[in-house]
Amino acid sequence: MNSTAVLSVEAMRAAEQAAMNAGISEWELMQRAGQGAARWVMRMAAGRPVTVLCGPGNNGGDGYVIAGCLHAKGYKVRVIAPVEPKSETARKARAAFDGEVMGRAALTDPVVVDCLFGYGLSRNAKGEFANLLEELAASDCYKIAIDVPSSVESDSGSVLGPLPRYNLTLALGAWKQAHFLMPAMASMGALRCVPIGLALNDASDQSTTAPRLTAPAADSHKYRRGLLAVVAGSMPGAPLLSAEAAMHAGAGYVKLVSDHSHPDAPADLVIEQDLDAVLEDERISAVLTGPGLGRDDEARKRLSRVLGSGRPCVLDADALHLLRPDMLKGADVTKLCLTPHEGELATLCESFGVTLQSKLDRARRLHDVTGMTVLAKGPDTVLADREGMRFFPRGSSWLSVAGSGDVLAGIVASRLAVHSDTMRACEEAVWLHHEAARRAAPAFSASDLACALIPAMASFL
Ligand SMILES: NC(=O)C1=CN([C@@H]2O[C@H](COP(=O)(O)OP(=O)(O)OC[C@H]3O[C@@H](n4cnc5c(N)ncnc54)[C@H](O)[C@@H]3O)[C@@H](O)[C@H]2O)[C@@H](O)CC1
Ligand SMILES: [K+]
Repeated sequence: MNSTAVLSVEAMRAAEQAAMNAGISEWELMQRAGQGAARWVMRMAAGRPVTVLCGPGNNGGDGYVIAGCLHAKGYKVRVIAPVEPKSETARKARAAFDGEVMGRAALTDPVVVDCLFGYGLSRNAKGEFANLLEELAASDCYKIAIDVPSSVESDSGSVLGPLPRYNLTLALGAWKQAHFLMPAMASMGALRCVPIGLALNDASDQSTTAPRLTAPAADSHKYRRGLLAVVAGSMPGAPLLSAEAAMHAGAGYVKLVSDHSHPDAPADLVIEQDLDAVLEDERISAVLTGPGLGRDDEARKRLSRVLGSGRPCVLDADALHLLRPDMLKGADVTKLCLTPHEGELATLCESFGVTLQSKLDRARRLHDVTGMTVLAKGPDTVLADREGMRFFPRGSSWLSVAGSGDVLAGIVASRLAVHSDTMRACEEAVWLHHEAARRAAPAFSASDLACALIPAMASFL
């Protein structure tokens, strides 16, 4: 079975070294990778001629193994290699391939397999490598990237050269971080992982799989299912949207704490004004604040009261701009969940002294320095928590709509009200958000998205 482990380059090299220490040679690992990838290539090529682009490292070595497998099966296959292989194992793979190898040729075959660089890409692809990648980008052939697309930096997902749009990307041995990060992720097409027998059980960073939700217990009542308070502020629309989403994501009872009149609120949403009275209710199992909270003194006071309540909390939007380290004194940070988008993540990093650049590093460090669960949302949402990083498959690009984040915060809070586990709540929420988008697509509004949560919930029961 495929592992869900997601490895940095350093962790990948360590896993491969551990396999070699256990007696599996690099040559054997390359055979497993190349043969496994070749099975996918043949499935996609279905008899059509194939060109394999081979680079100087072991990714190129994989390419020679793939070409050899295709050759042995009677495929018309040729290798284009702008340089001779440099690593010993790749040289051995090159020597073992007895088909056609060219330094340069036009990309005329209907299927092209890109093995120029894997996780060893260390600088911008230039010269003949860049020319080949540009030509590949312009071609309408079926494109398969081996391990990672050759201009993609494996740890950050940043792009160091011309980036074709691939139909299929075959991760070798384990997922790399770039498989879940933008901008790289958008170019990879379908993603599959080819196992090569690495021991990955200790990996802390994982890709997530669809959650299993459960129906309320047979003897449940509304409080036992979870009572959520959504604490509004100066603007009425956003917290109402969060509350409506929360009503469809599992909590038994959602209260909106707001001074606004909310004429459009559904009849079954309870609206109260007295924040202190609501927070004193022993039955409150989670609180959400931030959407529409505002950023003035009154908003800061409301946030402090929410944090002082000691309840599991989701902080989003304005709350993330107001949050300061001193507000967390005495708080049980393991009950707190932050749901920043890129801009809010930058603000939080400033407030908490995190100076790293990439979204992944920032989210990880923000969790490490604060202890809070950090769900850094966006087209490449990542979750940082006590057990490590969690990654998600690509969601619908139609989620880029106003109010989408308010809906997500409402879902996280609803799930938190159900079971009080911040990390699990975030994982479930991202999947529910994606599934609601899939069901509401294409051009939905945020309130359509909140409604589509009802059938989305059914997908995970
Ligand atoms: N190490 C192992 O045990 C295994 C490795 N495998 C393959 O090996 C790959 C990693 O191999 P390598 O570490 O050799 O790395 P790569 O094959 O990704 O490439 C590294 C080589 O390219 C050069 N290079 C990097 N960036 C360049 C640029 N922009 N322009 C020109 N040259 C550049 C480097 O100097 C080095 O010679 C994986 O992605 C995977 O495909 C698989 O065969 C499975 C087993
Ligand atoms: K590649």
